[in-house]
Amino acid sequence: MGTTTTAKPRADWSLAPRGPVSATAQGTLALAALATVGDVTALDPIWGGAVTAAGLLGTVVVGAHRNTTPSGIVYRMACWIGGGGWLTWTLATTPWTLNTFAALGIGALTAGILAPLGSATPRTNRAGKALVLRQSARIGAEWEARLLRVCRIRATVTDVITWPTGTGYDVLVDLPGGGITRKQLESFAEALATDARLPEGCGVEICGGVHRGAVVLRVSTVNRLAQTITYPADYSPASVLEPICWGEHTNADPAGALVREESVLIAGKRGSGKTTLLQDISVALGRCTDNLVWHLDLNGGGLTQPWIDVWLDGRVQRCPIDWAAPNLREGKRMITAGIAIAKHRKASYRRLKRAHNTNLLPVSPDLPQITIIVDEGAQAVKDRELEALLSELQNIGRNEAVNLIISALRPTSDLVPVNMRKQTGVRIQMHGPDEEELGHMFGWKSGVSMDQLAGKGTGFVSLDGATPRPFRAYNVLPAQIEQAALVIATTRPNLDPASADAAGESYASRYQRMAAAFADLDADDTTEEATTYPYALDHPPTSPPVPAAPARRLTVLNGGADSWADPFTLARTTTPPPAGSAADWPDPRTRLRPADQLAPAPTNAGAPVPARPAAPTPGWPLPEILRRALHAFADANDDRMHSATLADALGITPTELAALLRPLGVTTLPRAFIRNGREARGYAREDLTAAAQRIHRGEITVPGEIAKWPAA
Ligand SMILES: Nc1ncnc2c1ncn2[C@@H]1O[C@H](COP(=O)(O)OP(=O)(O)OP(=O)(O)O)[C@@H](O)[C@H]1O
Repeated sequence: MGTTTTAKPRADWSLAPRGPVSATAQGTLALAALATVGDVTALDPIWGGAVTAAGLLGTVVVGAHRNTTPSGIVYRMACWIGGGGWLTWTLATTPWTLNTFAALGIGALTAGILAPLGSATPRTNRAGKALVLRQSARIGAEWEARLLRVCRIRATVTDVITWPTGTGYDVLVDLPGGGITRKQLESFAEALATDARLPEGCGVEICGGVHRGAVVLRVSTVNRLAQTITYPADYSPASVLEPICWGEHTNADPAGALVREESVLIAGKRGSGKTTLLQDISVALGRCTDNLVWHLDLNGGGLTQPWIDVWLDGRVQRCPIDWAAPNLREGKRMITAGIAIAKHRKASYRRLKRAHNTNLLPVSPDLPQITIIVDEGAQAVKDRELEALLSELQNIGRNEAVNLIISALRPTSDLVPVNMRKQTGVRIQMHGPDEEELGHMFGWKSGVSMDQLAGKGTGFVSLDGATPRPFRAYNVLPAQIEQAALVIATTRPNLDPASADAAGESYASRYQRMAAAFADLDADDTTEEATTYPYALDHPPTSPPVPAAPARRLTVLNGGADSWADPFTLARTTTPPPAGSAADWPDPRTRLRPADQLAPAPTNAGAPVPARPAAPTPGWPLPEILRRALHAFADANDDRMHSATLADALGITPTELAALLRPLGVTTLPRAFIRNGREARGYAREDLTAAAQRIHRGEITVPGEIAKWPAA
């Protein structure tokens, strides 16, 4: 049987006063005892004066140290003067008269009644809830007055917290009762910032507090948004089940959102930083080992190019971006596949959801989320069919983890369908000159203003209808994307086989089309067409496993135009260059003598070229495509040629030309140039010459398909 012990309340014998009554009684008794002892020992009255003076001095010093209120200090000084005066009087005369003790009693009674004035604690706010330090109290009082002046709201500031960055502070406010809501305060944010004379670019954010009646005013005093922040070079694995981060808020909080279920809409005028933000998001999502990034960029694939180059150049085995669509036809394929996957997952993973006791598809590296990032969504929704597909995907893809992130020039219904905006939980408006864009995006009483932002790369983000918060997106440059791409190519997951099956042939053959399309985006925008690349699927074109019998065939895929000619057939019809021309490089089937291999190669195809060797020698033959291309340069008597012009000269398309030259390390120049009044991208003769030299030196192994081109 157990015993229970009950703790008895212990008597408190200490002499510490427990309240104003006991403190007054104790003080009065002590004074009477002192007067009695002084009278018996005939103490000099001067000691009474000395004790009074010491008490007064101590009151002032300790009061200042403890931040005692002025009324507290005056009360204590009055007690010392009254008590000390009485003691001095009794020492000079005698305490043993009725009047003397009556005076002591009246003094004690007065002191007891006025005791609350003597509180040693600093002044509390009106609600008496929070302790505010002197500096904070001043700021708090200012904001209480400001809220009354600007918003006609008699609110109580309960605390002021300075940000660790020193760039602002939070004002914690309790709203008064009587129907005042946080929303009402939001519309005054701009007016409050103006009244507070905040520096340019700084503002007041109205955020929720610990309960519905509590509000946090985030006041920035330094324009941190004006400082460029580069993407932190951290590409370590992450999860889509946690918020992704794309920048910083004014108080240096990470700016980001959870995108497992919510789709994202980003609007901003040209050059406001949308693509940079999408790149931030691509890095952040690419790092997630339970997420696959797909790009849909109808603006020429600029979003994807810095990611895909490392794969096209053969520096990684897997493409960091699982699927990229640079044209309408491919975009439709992609979104159709996304819908098929979402529908399939809905039906097929019921048991998995039951096993995890969740309604939401449990994503993992084996069953990754697919996030489709759409740059220039307005272009996508211009096409009715693609618009319908995107809307359907947005409607059905949430649970099944096929999500959309869309950018557009404006958040208006002409560019983003109303339903699409309404279904979007994470809304971002980038900086721009037009205040009304904020109204279109966040509603007309959001209380935010473009003045709070600091130009390109800054914007407002609203999560699930919350008050928009300003942020600065990380700046990410191509070199850093390349670094990220190299890592992400190795860490990103593969699509689960069931989803890949559901997506069908479009998904299976995407790499072929991507390689062809991105190898030369300047190709005569055959955006509606699709060709298969003559290499194995999962390998970049520069490091293909060379098949024994290369597939020299361009397959017309479903829906593609059937007018695509086989480049090899086309090439056969090309007239060979006239013998002895300036560009008459060694025939690929002839062999060089060792001495010839060491001979300096021509630096310019227009310059005299080495004589054709007299006899076949072991060495590295120059591929026909390179030989003919150099010949075309010589014919044109130019150092640079547009892709289309060069391809025309060779009787093939620019895409085919790019596919043939890229494995030899020859790509188009990064910048467009003007020829015959037209600006386009193209090739430099010196790049072809350098490739020829590298082949001669044995530094490049010419893939079988390229070496045999254009043979049947
Ligand atoms: N976060 C940022 N930090 C610093 N500079 C930025 C940032 N974002 C964008 N910029 C600057 O703004 C320029 C335009 O950015 P970006 O191409 O991302 O804009 P955009 O809205 O996509 O433009 P467009 O619609 O014309 O493609 C960039 O070249 C860069 O100089």
